[in-house]
Amino acid sequence: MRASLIQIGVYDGKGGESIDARRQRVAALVREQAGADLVVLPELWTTGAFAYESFGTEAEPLQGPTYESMAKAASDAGVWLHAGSVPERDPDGLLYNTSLVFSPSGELAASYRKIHRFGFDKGEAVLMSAGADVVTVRLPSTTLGLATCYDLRFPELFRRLVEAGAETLVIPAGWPERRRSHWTLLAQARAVENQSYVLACGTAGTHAGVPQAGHSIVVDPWGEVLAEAGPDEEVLTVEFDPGKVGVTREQFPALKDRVL
Ligand SMILES: NC(=O)CCC(=O)C(=O)O
Repeated sequence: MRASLIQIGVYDGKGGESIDARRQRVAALVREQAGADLVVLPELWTTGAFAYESFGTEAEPLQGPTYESMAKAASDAGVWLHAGSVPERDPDGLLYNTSLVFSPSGELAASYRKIHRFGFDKGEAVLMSAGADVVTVRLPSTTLGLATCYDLRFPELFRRLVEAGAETLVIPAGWPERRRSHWTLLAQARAVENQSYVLACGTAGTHAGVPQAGHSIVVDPWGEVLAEAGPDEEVLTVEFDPGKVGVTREQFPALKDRVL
């Protein structure tokens, strides 16, 4: 299976690109990944995950402009596309940090509203509502388990995903450089304890004054890092064998020893 993680640069500053221009640029990058099985984008790449003041102004209905352009890009490229997340405004006016997954024909296969909101009573934690559903997506060769950024710190969500059949944990993020060591450590921990692949795609650049870690990472079910990006905008491409999840779980059946 071939996956491409598109680590988009989201930058502050007057010379920065508009959201519409970024959407077009990202759609072109997705189209360039034709031949991959799965393409992954980061969290809130239209606004930036820390650009709290833009969440309300740039929020979209689920089937808004990002949905439309990513559905088309997925079908043009013929790939499964985890299109990262968008600030979604629901029909009641509530905001959610919502991930979208499209099939190679451009149909919405799943959406996931981030459950754990970041900010400790500020920022996302007060501006966005919390999702409640654990979401998996069946692909021909693996089952994806969906989580977003700060969710990475909550192992109980990942256990629920594995119980629901997940074998490949996909985590779009806007993780800050200041806590990069946690990012790498937690990505490996989630892979080892769940005997699953972890595909974690972050952003590059600096937005809302917060330098981003980049360093998107792919970890195998044994905890080995298969590929890791640098700090700048990059497409990280990796080939992996989805069958390794079953082999690992059979040869070292720790998941069967769960008591709680
Ligand atoms: N966007 C986020 O969820 C940020 C998470 C973060 O900075 C952290 O967990 O540390």
